[in-house]
Amino acid sequence: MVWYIIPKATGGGAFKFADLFKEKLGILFDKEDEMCSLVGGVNFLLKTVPREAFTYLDGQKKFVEIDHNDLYPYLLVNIGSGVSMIKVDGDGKYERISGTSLGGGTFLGLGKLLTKCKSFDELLELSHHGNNRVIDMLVGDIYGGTDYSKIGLSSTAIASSFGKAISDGKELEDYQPEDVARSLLRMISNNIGQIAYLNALRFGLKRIFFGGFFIRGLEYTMDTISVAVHFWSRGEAKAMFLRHEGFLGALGAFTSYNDQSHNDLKPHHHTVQRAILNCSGHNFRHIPVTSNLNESETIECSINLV
Ligand SMILES: Nc1ncnc2c1ncn2[C@@H]1O[C@H](COP(=O)(O)OP(=O)(O)O)[C@@H](O)[C@H]1O
Ligand SMILES: CC(C)(COP(=O)(O)O)[C@@H](O)C(=O)NCCC(=O)O
Repeated sequence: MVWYIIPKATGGGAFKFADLFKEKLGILFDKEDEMCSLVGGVNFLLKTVPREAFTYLDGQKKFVEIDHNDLYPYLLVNIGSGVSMIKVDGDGKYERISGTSLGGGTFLGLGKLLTKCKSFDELLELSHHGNNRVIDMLVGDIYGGTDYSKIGLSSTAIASSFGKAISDGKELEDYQPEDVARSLLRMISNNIGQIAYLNALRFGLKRIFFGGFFIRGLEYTMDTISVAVHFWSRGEAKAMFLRHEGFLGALGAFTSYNDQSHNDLKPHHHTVQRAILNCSGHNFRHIPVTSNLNESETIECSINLV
């Protein structure tokens, strides 16, 4: 028996590694567009998985009821290496309206250079133990310890990320890597939250969903993004996060099989004849799919969405 597996592949790696896979393994990818897959993944999750979206503020996670009849339009902010901001108007209806190159790759790249740590997890661990006020310049540092209440800035607001390094008279080695990691995480998350809200405002979008592997359900990251959205919207808008935020593209590629409507899909036991890969420009992540062969010569896949 000969088995032909055509993996669905999305992300830059689907293009970057296509020839390598063909040459070394004889495997051809079924390439799916990255933005289309991201949107497909989020729509699938929001329509199919209960308690998928939640807000996170002041250490409180609150699940959001999604009204399927009032889901669109929304803003999807996908934080991978870079950041894409996509206005979603329906199934397959979307427009990439903005983005920023200051994303997860910036956090990891700068973090590695500045702290000498080797991995994302190490950098995060460091950031948990740091204090950003050691290196960030606060409004109070500029205004002699007081708020600048006339323009709505408290003394503890960050006036300038990493600003204290200007005149501290310190070298990089004099700072604790924990504090540097913390400032970096705060700077990137805050900036993304701000740009996201400004784009939501630009298009009159009330809902903003944040996804991408950068978030990883991390409380500090989500809290910073939420505070940024809250601050800039003067409490009018709320950032929302997704429980399966790191697998949006792969899920979208999966739901695109045979142009199946998301409504026909259930999160358990899909019989498909292919496999799924989520390919970024530099790594592969397999969506948690278990598979086994059955008598009709198909691969039975069961997505474990927990
Ligand atoms: N274990 C990890 N290894 C590497 N990066 C990670 C890890 N966990 C989270 N990240 C973050 O995720 C980002 C990549 O997100 P991802 O959604 O996979 O985007 P891309 O498709 O560009 O690879 C990294 O830049 C990093 O900030
Ligand atoms: C090129 C990308 C779509 C690739 O997606 P990623 O692998 O970063 O998830 C993304 O990195 C991006 O949107 N970067 C550019 C940001 C901008 O300046 O608009």
